[in-house]
Amino acid sequence: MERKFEVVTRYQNQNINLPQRQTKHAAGYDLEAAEDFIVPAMFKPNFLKYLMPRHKQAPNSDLLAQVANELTPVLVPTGLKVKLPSDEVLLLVSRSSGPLKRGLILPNSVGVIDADYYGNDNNEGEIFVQMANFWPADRLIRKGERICQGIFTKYLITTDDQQSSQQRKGGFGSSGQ
Ligand SMILES: O=c1ccn([C@H]2C[C@H](O)[C@@H](COP(=O)(O)OP(=O)(O)OP(=O)(O)O)O2)c(=O)[nH]1
Ligand SMILES: [Mg+2]
Repeated sequence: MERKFEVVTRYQNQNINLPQRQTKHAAGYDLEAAEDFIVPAMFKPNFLKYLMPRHKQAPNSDLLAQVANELTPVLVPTGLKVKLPSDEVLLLVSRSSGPLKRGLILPNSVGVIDADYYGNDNNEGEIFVQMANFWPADRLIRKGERICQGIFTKYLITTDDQQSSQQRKGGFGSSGQ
C-alpha cells in the first residue's frame, strides 16, 4: 500500500512542492504554506486592556465579538493530500523554530490526518495546518514557508473495536461536536 503526498486538484499547476525531509535521518516531512496567508495576532494591545481583570467597565459586546472573531485560529492551506495505508496516520507537529522564531503555534497541539481523510467527498482530503500567532502583531506567512512537519506512524485499535464501515465526510468536526 502506498504512502505518498499528492497535490489536490485546486492547487494543480501552482508550484506546490511535495514535502521533503531536510536531512538523512530527519523524522519529519516539512509542509509548506500553499499561498501567502495572514495569521492574526492572538493578543492585540488594544484588546488586552478590555480583557484585564482590573478593567472596571463591562466590556463592549461589539468589541468582544471582534476579539472572538480575531482570536479564532486560522487554517493555512497546504494544497496537499496524503495517501496512507489504512493502519497509519500522519501527525502534524510544530517545528521547534515555529514558536521561537515566528511566534507561531499549532493550537490543536498535534494535527491528526486520518487515512480515510484522503479523497473525501467534501474537500478531497486537503490538509490544512491550524495555526495561531502569540506575538502582538499579525504575521504574514509566505507561500513556500515551511510551517509544520508531518510524522508518519501506525495507530492501534482496541481488541473489541466496534467501528466497521462509517465513511468520513470531511474534517474539522465532520463527525459532530
Ligand atoms: O490539523 C489538522 C487536523 C485535522 N485535519 C483534517 C484531517 C483529519 O482526518 C480531519 C479530522 O481531524 P480530527 O479528527 O482531528 O478533527 P475532528 O474535530 O474530530 O473532526 P471530525 O469530526 O471530522 O473527525 O481533519 C487537518 O487537515 N489538519
Ligand atoms: Mg475526529
